[in-house]
Amino acid sequence: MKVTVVGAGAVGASCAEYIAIKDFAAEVVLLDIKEGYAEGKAMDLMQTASLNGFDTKITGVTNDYSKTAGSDVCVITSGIPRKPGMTREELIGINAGIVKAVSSSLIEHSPNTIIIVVSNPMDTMTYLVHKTTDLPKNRIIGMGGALDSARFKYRLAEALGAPISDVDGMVIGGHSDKGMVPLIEKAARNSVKVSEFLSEERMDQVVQDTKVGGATLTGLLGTSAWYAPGAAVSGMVQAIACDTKKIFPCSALLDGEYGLSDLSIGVPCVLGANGIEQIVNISLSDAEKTKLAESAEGVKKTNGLLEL
Ligand SMILES: NC(=O)c1ccc[n+]([C@@H]2O[C@H](COP(=O)([O-])OP(=O)(O)OC[C@H]3O[C@@H](n4cnc5c(N)ncnc54)[C@H](O)[C@@H]3O)[C@@H](O)[C@H]2O)c1
Ligand SMILES: O=C(O)C[C@H](O)C(=O)O
Repeated sequence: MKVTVVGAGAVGASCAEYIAIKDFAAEVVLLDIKEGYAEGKAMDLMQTASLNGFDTKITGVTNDYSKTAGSDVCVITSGIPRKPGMTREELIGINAGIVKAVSSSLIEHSPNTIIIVVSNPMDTMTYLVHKTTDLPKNRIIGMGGALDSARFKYRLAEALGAPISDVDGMVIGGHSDKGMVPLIEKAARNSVKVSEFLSEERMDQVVQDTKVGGATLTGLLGTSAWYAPGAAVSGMVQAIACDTKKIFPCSALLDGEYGLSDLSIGVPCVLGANGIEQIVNISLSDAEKTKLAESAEGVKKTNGLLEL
């Protein structure tokens, strides 16, 4: 398994590190436009190999796509992150051009690859890759829900005073401060609905804290987060590499599923060797359906800003 990660910045390097530590890929190529940057990150990471006990070979290249040839999975993290007070949507002007050019260069050298889009605004960047390349729709996947669900579980565990391993929950919808739909009615502690333990008010707080998870970290860090995003991507790459058929909420191109079409938005997906192998149609309550429809409207509005 060969994986390329474009963008050797905070998220790209974290992603490469987690993939290497999990030791399921033969090779990770880090590519960045900044001269020597990916080479430096790759060398630093390789010097952790004997300490962390992995055999994955990480190499770094400056904008040389020939070195990415034959990649099974390509992750796009290139682009600018937001600063405190900004929304992800405000990044579209710069990131759309970067994501379009990068995806085209990747496919030129790895025509059968699976692309995971991370750059923000992620659902719209994923839609852009669908619209501007010929890759089949199961091979273009946006990462957002895996991260948002991990943040949801963190907040649920905090509210419940429970270990995170005892908690289950999923976030669907757009990867935006307003558009996320944490499925609180379905969230559970060891198969018991969390409503058995938490007041309505506390559950509302968990939902709100989850939705602004990225903004909260951006406020604290001065730029957006990288550890949990990198770990979330590495989990998705592992599911593809090892053909695990695990369910992750992913930004997938919809064609009627959930009553939605012509957009990419977060829904539960089975991930395996062929990328998105199934979009899982879970039953939603009327309130959940309304929130997902509102979220889709927001994503479509941002998609409307693309020059296609
Ligand atoms: N989807 C998510 O859940 C999620 C999570 C975290 C971050 N993000 C997004 O990921 C992106 C990267 O965030 P970051 O914190 O790693 O930023 P960063 O600034 O640390 O890294 C971005 C890297 O991209 C490189 N780059 C820019 N243009 C390039 C090009 N044309 N080709 C190759 N490399 C290029 C830059 O040189 C830089 O090293 C941002 O858009 C951020 O909003 C998304
Ligand atoms: O919050 C951001 O801008 C980055 C990312 O989408 C995140 O959720 O951490």
